[in-house]
Amino acid sequence: MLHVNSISKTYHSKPALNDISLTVQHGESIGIIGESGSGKSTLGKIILGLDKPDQGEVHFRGNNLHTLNGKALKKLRRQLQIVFQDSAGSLNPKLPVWKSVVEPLENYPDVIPSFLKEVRHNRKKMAEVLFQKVGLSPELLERYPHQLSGGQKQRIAVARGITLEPDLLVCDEPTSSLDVSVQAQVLNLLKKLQKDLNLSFLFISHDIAAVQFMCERIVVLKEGLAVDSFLTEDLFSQSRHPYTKLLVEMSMEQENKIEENQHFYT
Ligand SMILES: Nc1ncnc2c1ncn2[C@@H]1O[C@H](COP(=O)(O)OP(=O)(O)OP(=O)(O)O)[C@@H](O)[C@H]1O
Repeated sequence: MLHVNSISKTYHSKPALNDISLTVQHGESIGIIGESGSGKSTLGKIILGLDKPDQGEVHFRGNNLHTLNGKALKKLRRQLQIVFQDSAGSLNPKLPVWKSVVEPLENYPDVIPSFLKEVRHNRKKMAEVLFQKVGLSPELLERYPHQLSGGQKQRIAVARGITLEPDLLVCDEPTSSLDVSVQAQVLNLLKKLQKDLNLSFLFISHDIAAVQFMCERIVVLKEGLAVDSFLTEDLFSQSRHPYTKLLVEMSMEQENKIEENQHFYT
């Protein structure tokens, strides 16, 4: 479904991505890990069509994302959505949250997601269905962003991410700003939605435990290079790249999260 072919990107003569290739199949979750500045978000932005590679191509559902324009690009962009760390912060503070949740539909008046067909004539009912999908009580529909907790706001961001029934959700550090127990709830939610909606994920994170939980395959970026790529079950294999081993060690030392958090994940 998504083919990234040898993309490179340089900012101010400094390479951010160097010859990166990867493939995401329908319904598959790929994790991107690496330290700060390794190029993870740049890769996400290029895949979303928000930035252009200097070299290489991104093909999504058979179309070159960076040569399309106009209606064709808009149609394709609908299938690519994002949930990022500060998504919640970008909610309009002056709108009750239900309006923000259905806002993406304003740009796509012809799109009726399959799970909203029965309520297609009523925007608020659509928001209610979306709230249900992300485990939010309908009592929260009329609230404003500042009246919600961090976890609730991130659920709103996830709801906005699925409103247009995309094929691929790019999650860029979707739980980094949340408490550990709330992080686990949001990860469980994302996993459930992936199954229910047959979503693909490009899951970008510092948090190896989260990536391990969410993804079937992992790509490791280091200074813009993909130094390792493997099935998640092989994360602890001796054949891992030394840098991957270092990231795993650092992650375990810092928070000992991989073991400690297992009980949160259902
Ligand atoms: N718009 C931009 N202009 C200039 N340099 C940029 C831009 N976007 C990214 N960079 C640079 O590209 C490199 C990769 O950044 P990127 O944000 O992709 O890394 P990251 O792995 O996502 O980091 P983090 O985990 O801190 O978000 C960094 O050196 C960054 O400073």
